Amino acid sequence: LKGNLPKFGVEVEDEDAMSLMVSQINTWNFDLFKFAVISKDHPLVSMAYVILQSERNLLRSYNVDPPTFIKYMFVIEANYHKTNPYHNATHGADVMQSCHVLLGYSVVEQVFTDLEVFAALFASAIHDVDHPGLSNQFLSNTSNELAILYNDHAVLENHHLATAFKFLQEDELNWASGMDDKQRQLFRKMVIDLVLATDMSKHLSLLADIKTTVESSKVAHNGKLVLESYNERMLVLQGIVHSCDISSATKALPIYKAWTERIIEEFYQQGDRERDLGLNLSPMCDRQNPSIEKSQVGFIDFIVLPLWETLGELMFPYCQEMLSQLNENRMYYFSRIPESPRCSITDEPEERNNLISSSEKRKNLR
Ligand SMILES: COc1ccc(C2=NN(C3CCN(c4nc(N)nc5ccccc45)CC3)C(=O)[C@@H]3CC=CC[C@H]23)cc1OC
Ligand SMILES: [Mg+2]
Ligand SMILES: [Zn+2]
Repeated sequence: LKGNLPKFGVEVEDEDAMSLMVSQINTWNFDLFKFAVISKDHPLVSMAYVILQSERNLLRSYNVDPPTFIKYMFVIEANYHKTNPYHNATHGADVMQSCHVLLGYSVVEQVFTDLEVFAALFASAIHDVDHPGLSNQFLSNTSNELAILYNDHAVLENHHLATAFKFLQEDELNWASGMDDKQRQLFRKMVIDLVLATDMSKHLSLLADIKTTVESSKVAHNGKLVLESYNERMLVLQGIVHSCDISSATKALPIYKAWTERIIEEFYQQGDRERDLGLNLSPMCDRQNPSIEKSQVGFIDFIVLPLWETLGELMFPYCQEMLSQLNENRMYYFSRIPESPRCSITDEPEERNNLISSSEKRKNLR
């Protein structure tokens, strides 16, 4: 099945522009939005082929037939919802490319086996496939069939995994047939552990476990991380994939702002449905009471910064550029948090009185 594959896995208009972008594939501020355009809206297929085949030669290492792998990735990409503002194939490609950069740092290079690296990159690529643009909470609150199927536990993450592995069962898509059984079993186990760790409800326990590992982890004299058990290695890989999944705020400001606009629009679309259904609106989902700047500062302070600080300790001296960009981006949104209260007078009488009382207060202070 050795059809001559296009150089980047997909046919592109402008090979030179594509080659120039691919030469930046190991940089943290890679512009995925531009890449999506140049790859003719196949960012995930081309990203997966360039990283796994051209950059890391992992397909050959595991006897993966490239044309079969490409056909599989086209199906995965087609099962990311193009209509999702945020959880679409460009996000999948973004997490995969970010993971590729972190796994390229010498402090972790040669620490993980090829199979572990392959599992982390593949998990990144498929980790949100068939995402409906709605949260686990919403699916449970509305008794969605997925929430019934997965008993309200990691509903989306279980669905992404089942979707990706179900396609692997189809003969003409089964690129893993060249792996031996032991490798295939271990690969599957690792991908499951990695995607389940992208469930935000696991964030605090994952962060606590990584902190424990950072304290105990010895860095050998050659500056490489020393990780003893499978669990320790998986923990660090889970931390890397999860960090890449919430890495937007560590990217160059224009890229970060673009991702923020997308996630907020996706949250607002969920909020519109919650409003129509008479449900309480989830945090950050009310387009009639926007709180974009505050939400970003809160997300950075409570979630993104603690995780990236810990990763920065583990991978020191790497990840420092991410931390400084994160602080710069925090200041951008912090400095734009609007004065409260907002001009829109609320329709709640008591709140209205509060507003008036607070403005009375302000007057008395003058
Ligand atoms: C670019 O900007 C974002 C990108 C992704 C997400 C994502 N957000 N989340 C959750 C995160 C925690 N949230 C908070 N809830 C509550 N009650 N309070 C909070 C207070 C302060 C901060 C967050 C929360 C709920 C949503 C996901 O679950 C997505 C799916 C998987 C990974 C991250 C995604 C958010 C972004 O900006 C806010
Ligand atoms: Mg997800
Ligand atoms: Zn994701």
